[in-house]
Amino acid sequence: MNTMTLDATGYSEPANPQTVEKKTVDSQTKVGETVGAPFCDNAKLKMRNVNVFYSETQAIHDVSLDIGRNEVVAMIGPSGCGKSTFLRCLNRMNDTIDGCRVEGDFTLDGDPIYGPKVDVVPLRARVGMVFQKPNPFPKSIYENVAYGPKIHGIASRRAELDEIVENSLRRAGLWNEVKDRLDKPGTGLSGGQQQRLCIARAIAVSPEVILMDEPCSALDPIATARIEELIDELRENYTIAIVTHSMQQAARVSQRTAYFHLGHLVEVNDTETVFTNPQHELTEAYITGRFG
Ligand SMILES: Nc1ncnc2c1ncn2[C@@H]1O[C@H](COP(=O)(O)OP(=O)(O)OP(=O)(O)O)[C@@H](O)[C@H]1O
Repeated sequence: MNTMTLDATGYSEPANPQTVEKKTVDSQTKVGETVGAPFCDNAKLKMRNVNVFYSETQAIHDVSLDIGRNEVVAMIGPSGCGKSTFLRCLNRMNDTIDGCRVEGDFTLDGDPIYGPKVDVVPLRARVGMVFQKPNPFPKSIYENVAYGPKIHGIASRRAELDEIVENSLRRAGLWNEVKDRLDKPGTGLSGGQQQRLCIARAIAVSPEVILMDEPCSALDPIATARIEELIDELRENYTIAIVTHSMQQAARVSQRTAYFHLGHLVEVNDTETVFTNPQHELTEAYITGRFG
């Protein structure tokens, strides 16, 4: 691999800068220049030419990416590179941020995600989200899971709700631990249990896609392992995009990995390639711990 120059990263100059080809982020990641395989045949989500601004500051630069059906895509990169910003575009969570402007084409099974006719409430039922810090409602375990189906009109009768609550908790791997305390507060569970409760809450409205923004960063290694197993199981039924700071986690849970740098999507490839044979110098520098 060529040695590189990484301005604005703090990464050191090559030993002999005169003799090596210098590649900057901008020269490598213009439109269509993401290295690897950003598109796939069985795309569930298609994002094209995405730019995101916070007021005048551009946080995402012309990113195009597909996320396939029954696939886990991990988004990795140094702090501030835009992973969460990009993830939040996918169910319009950035709409709630003053001064945030999103440009580009986003479709979910061909349906536009942005546009005057799109109602974000059903969109967010189709594209659920699990946050970094488990955030159960201050309600019972049962109500945490039943709330979404009720407000989305998925179920109203108690028997239907009971079934959805049980199924969602089972799929989130939490049923056996909570089945005898469904009326107790969700906030009384351990951190790992709370995160599984939040996953059950997301599943309860039958989403097609689950977005996860560092879902394990507040959890201990055992709870993290349980969530990672769960992500693998959920892949059978859902499309998953996960932002993670842990390269080990990305390697364990994802089929494809997207490496972001300074708001650019530098490389997307199958996860094994990214971690064993990265095709871009910036990816290599990051995964070998030379910055990040
Ligand atoms: N609400 C906001 N208002 C203004 N700028 C923001 C806002 N949120 C993020 N940014 C900026 O956008 C850029 C991308 O931030 P983002 O949080 O998406 O990065 P990230 O890769 O997820 O970072 P981290 O790994 O630290 O969570 C950063 O420069 C950040 O400071």
